[in-house]
Amino acid sequence: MSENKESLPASSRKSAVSRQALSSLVWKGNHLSMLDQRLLPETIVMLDLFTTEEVWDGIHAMKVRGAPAIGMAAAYGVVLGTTSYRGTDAAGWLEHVHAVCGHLATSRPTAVNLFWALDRMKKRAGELITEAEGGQIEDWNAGLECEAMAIQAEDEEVCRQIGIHALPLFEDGMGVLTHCNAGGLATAKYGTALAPMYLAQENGIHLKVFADETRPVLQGARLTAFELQQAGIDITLLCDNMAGMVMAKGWVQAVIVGTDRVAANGDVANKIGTYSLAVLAKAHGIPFYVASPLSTIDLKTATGADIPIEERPAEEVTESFGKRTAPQGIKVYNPAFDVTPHEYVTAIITEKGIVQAPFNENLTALFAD
Ligand SMILES: CSC[C@@H](O)[C@@H](O)C(=O)COP(=O)(O)O
Repeated sequence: MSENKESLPASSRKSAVSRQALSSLVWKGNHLSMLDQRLLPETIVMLDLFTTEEVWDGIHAMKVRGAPAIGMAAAYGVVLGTTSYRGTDAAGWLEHVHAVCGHLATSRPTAVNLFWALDRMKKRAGELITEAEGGQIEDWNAGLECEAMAIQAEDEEVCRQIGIHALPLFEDGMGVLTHCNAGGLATAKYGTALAPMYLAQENGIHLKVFADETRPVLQGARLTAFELQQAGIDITLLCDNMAGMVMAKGWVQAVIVGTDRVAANGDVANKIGTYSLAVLAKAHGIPFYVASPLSTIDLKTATGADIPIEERPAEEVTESFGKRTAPQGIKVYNPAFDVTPHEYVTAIITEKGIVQAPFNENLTALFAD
């Protein structure tokens, strides 16, 4: 792995990246260039990853994060893994692809896009060897490379469609609150929850966006505040515990968040703190929207109770501000996600349109076409 570092002093950094959307993942033909999101907004580092193991670590350590971006990274991780296959027969190659996918699937548990992308790569691998019987390993590898690139290209269009469908929900001057980062950094472009904000800007609609800082990893402060500020969108940063007061003041007319997995009944797993926001939104009569591509909807998972919730190291809570902020030896509970029951969800905004209750029926219908 090598680093391509653009570490700039705070004063000059802005001009270097000004209004330029950063890409989290850039495929370079023989390696994956991955933006190290842990270092934002202070430092811009692109990591050059040449192996599946490096991609696994990139996902696990949250160098890349956000459900769609995790899926895209994993797909490229499969492509990098194919180059290490030394055999010549199709069955061995397919077995190798499945093993690589199996390994990448252990990198993080909650975002279903990871498993969705790996399933898609396995399916394509199977198709490639049947389509091109007697073909060469290089052709099948190239076929998987095309599939990974297609996943990334499609994600950009999917996010744009989410933004287009969401746009009628937002009016000029509205206050919109979001949590974590479901923006361009978490996807190929536009984001899911942030897509309406970019589309609103394109259409001359002015939204006042509030971003929760999102303890403990601070995706809201480090990433959402950064990318919306760079885009010239009106953005105000809040500590997570300020959301209730801001709602009570009447400054928020809609909450919109992304998601890591939507269960068949409409329960939504997203960054820890989302559930509290949904309850607050209901108490203040504010609509609570979830922006979700179809790749994040998991009909095989019946309810939110069945979604695996990742627990992360205690140090994220006790040392996340660069110094220790809690006593040594303290017990810590650090779930990375929570589940918002579907009763709190006003609507789920997908690339195919807006879905409302009854979610079981209406989400299933989305996949029927
Ligand atoms: C479009 S991204 C939606 C979600 O993935 C996002 O809100 C989120 O919870 C990300 O969690 P993270 O732990 O940063 O990967």
